[in-house]
Amino acid sequence: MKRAMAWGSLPLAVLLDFLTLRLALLLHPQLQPWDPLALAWGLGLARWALLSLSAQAARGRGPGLPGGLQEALLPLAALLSLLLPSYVTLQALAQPRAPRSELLHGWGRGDVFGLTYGAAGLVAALWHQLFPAGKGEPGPSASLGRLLACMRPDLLRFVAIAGFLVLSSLGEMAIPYYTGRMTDWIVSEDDPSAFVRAIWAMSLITVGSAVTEFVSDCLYNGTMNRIHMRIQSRVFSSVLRQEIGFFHANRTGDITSRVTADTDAMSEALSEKLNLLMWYGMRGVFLFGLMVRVSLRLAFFTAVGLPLILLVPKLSGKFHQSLAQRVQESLAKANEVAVETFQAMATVRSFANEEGAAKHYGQRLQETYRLNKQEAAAYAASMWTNSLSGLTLKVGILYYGGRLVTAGAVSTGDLVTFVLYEMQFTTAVEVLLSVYPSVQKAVGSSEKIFEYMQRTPQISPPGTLAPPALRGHLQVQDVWFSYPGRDDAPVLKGVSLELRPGEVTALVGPSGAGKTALVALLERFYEPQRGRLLLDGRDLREYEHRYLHRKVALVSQKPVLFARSLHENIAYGLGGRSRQEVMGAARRANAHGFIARLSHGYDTDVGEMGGQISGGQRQGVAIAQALLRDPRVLILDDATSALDTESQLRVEKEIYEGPRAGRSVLLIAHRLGAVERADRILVLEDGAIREQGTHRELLARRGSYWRLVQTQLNGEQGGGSEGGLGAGGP
Ligand SMILES: Nc1ncnc2c1ncn2[C@@H]1O[C@H](COP(=O)(O)OP(=O)(O)OP(=O)(O)O)[C@@H](O)[C@H]1O
Repeated sequence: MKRAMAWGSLPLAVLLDFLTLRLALLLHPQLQPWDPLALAWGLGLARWALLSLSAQAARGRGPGLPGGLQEALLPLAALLSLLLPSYVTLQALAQPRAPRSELLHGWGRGDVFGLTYGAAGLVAALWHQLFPAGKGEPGPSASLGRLLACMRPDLLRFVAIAGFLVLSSLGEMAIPYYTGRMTDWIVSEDDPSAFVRAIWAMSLITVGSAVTEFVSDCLYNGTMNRIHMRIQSRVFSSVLRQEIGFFHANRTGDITSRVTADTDAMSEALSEKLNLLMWYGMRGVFLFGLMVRVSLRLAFFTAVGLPLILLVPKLSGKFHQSLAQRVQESLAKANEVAVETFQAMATVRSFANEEGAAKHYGQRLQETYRLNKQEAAAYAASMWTNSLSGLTLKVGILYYGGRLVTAGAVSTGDLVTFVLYEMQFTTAVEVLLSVYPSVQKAVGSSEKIFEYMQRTPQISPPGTLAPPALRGHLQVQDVWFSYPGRDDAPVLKGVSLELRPGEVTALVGPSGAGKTALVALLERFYEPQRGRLLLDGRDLREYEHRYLHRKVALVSQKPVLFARSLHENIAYGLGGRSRQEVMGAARRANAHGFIARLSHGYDTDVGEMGGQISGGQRQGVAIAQALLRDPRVLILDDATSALDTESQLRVEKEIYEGPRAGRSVLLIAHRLGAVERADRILVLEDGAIREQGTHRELLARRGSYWRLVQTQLNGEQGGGSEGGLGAGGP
């Protein structure tokens, strides 16, 4: 039904269009005072509106029309409507004295009307062949828009490039033009100095054209490099804005390749092919303009013939390509037979079927040979039609041009100039047609890049709150959380707790209880599905991003350092910090000792991911990092597990004595000895707080905490590992 409606709207549009033209023709005598040119444009624009609306209606009715044709409807509407005013304008320019109004009469006739639709039909068929509809993937127009938006800051440079391109393209036209002039001179021999003048002019213009082309190329390449850099850094920044879950859901390699390889490939394809597209596009426009100037009739003849001569080789090329593919498939099948035979050689031998196998393979080869012959013939035919169609157009132009020369409508020199222009024009159109799909592909591949660039993080945007004074009072209220994509497995089930300024709150519990998940929420890596996280009574989401992470510092289980100096690592994200400040933080984290012993001290490069220092040293550096921020809330997620006993004690001293300055501390530890002195100990089990109290209270209760302590004591006695329990034991 939809298909019928889509097809039905087209003849209706054609009929309406015809009636509009007839009406305009009828009304023409009444519209005499109007300038025929203005009338032609008025009529053209009205037709355009009418046909575009019908085209939109046909497009909107679903899969009625073949994809390529559907895409071509709007440009076709423009072509049909604006051809008449453009033609009249061009003719008015070429023959200023000719009566313009007559031109309009001709276009109202049924046969001319039929001719325009015939030509448009041909263009539609060509379009359908050259630009078949994409198979379900989104069209590149959206990406093109986004790409152009990225190019906008360089608009002025593009204007300059276009200016140089115009100059250089115009210069290129000099050779055919002066060749024509010289031909005229050779034919008439009336002005000897004209020949020399033509050579001089031609040489100077050609050199000028080469210079402008060079400048334009330099400017273009520089601009494209800037755009590449801009896109790459925007993708990188956009990736950095994403929520942590994004980095878990996507492989690091995939993310990196979008930022680097994909943008590189797109920029390369774009800068190379877009250049050709602009260059040959500009040339094509000028060449056609000059062709029109030399002879309007010959230019019209070329415009009608060109789609034909391009369509034939395209069709024959397609046939050749399909045969080439069949040859490949047939070869693959023959290979399969060979591989199968060699793999089952023992079976072939035991059945004494060597001859049968050879025959089978031979049959396959015969098939390949037959297809090969067909492919060779198709290739020759494709080459033949290629050159023949080009030749046909040239012969046609020469024949028609010859008649125009005989009739005195054009000079011999003009015909030579025209043929030279036409040859360049055909090349330009061929290059444009071959390059356009690559540009489309590059634009299409930018889709993936823009997908990252415009991805909205799945976490609420940070707020703007940044109070000058912060107490560091953190409240977790009835928080429920499950990791993205694991909705059925909540990791935190109604957790409530409070971190008070000046107090150390310890969180203990078995592996997988949800301790790190809670930390991730406090750091805003994720957001809870239910419940609230408040800092000084305000939701964490309200705080400004940098402010929050300076005030709430985390030392994670496995700190990762960057491949730079120890000084830069400790001051990471804080901008320039003096050596004294960095050293002070390192001393408090008990990391100064090992750093001072290194030959380059604080300037030592720690290697990729901090791999050139030990795990314990990394933890020391990470604690120094956090202390340098002088946070109001300090979270240590099993952050001292790899430290030696002396360092652990020093860090514990800092933790328990530091809060006197009013800091809230959340201490997560597996080594329960580290939490004995905490003001409050919370036991988290299976995503819920089971117990809370001081070390003594919890031991006296003989519940989960007591069991954890017992398990650790037994483990130590059995395994003899380090531990700090006992001092406060029952
Ligand atoms: N990125 C993730 N995606 C999905 N599930 C996760 C993810 N990280 C952890 N989990 C799961 O969430 C649960 C809680 O893990 P969490 O790391 O919070 O435990 P934990 O108490 O910190 O353990 P540990 O003491 O060993 O560090 C575990 O069952 C774990 O398998």
